[in-house]
Amino acid sequence: MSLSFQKYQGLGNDFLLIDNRHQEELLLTPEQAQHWCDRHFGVGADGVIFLLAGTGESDYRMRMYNADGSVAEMCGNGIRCLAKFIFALEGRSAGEIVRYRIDTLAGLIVPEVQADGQVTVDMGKPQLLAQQIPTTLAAADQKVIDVPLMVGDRPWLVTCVSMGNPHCVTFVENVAAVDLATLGPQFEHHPVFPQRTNTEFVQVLGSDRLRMRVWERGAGMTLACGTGACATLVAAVLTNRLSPVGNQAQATVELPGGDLHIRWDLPSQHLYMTGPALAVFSGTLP
Ligand SMILES: N[C@H](CCC[C@H](N)C(=O)O)C(=O)O
Repeated sequence: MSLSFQKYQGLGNDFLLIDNRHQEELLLTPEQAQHWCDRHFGVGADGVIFLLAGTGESDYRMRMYNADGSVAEMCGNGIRCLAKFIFALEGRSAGEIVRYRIDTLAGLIVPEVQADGQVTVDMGKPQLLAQQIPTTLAAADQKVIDVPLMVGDRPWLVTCVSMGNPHCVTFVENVAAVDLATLGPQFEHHPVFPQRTNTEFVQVLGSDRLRMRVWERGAGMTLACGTGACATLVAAVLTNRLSPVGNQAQATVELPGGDLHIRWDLPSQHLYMTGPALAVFSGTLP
C-alpha cells in the first residue's frame, strides 16, 4: 500500500506529515516510522506526525513518533508544521489568520497561523514537579531547580521542566564547546529519567537572548526544539538568569536552525512560541 506524505521543517527540525484523518489506527507502525526517518535508507526526518480527526473539544488531533519510533507527547516545531499542513489541506489563502485547537498527548495545544505565514502556538503551562517531568532527582512533589547531576566526569546543575514531554536544562559558559554527541545520550538515558529526557545546553547572551543546543529524546542532535526552547525560558527565569519585565518573561532563543521567540505570561502561566514552518516536498512511501 503506497502512502502519501508531506515533508515539513521548522528551523531545520524536520518531519514526515501523514494525513490520518480518515482512519483511527495510525497509518505507520513505530518500526515503519523508524525506517522512513532514516536519512540513508528512508526519507530522513526527526519524526513522523499524524493528523487525525478532531474530537468534541478539538478541531484535530496530533500524534507523533520520534525518529527512533518512540512516542512523543508533544512537539513544538512539529505542531507549527502541522498547523501549516492543515492550512494547506483546508485550501486557505496566504495572509489568512487561522487558529486550530489540537488535541495532543500533552493536552489541548492551540497554534495560530499568522498573516506572514509564521505560527504562534499557545504551548500551555510548564509542569515543574519531579513526578510531572518525570524524574527521581527530587521528591515527587518538589521542583528540580539547579540540582547537581553527575554525567560523564562532572556534576551539572540541571533544571527540569515538562511541556508535556520531559526536559533537562543546564546552563553553560559556551554552548559551542559542549560535546553534545558524547553527553547527549548520557543525559537522555540517565536512570533519574524513567521516560528518558530531552536535554538543552544553554548560554545566556543577554537580558532577553539565549543560545541553545539540544539533544532530543528519540531523535538525537536536532537543529531546533520548540518545547525545549519553552523549557529553556522557564529554567532561565526559575534560576534567576533572566528577569521578567512586569508580568511577562520573554526571550529570543537562538538555535542552530534559527531563532524562536518565546513569551511566558506569568499570570496565566501559558507559554507562547512563534516561529516558521515550511513545506519542503511531498512524496509517496511505497
Ligand atoms: N524528541 C521530543 C519530541 C519532539 C520535540 C521537539 N522536536 C520540539 O520541537 O518540541 C520528545 O521525545 O519529547
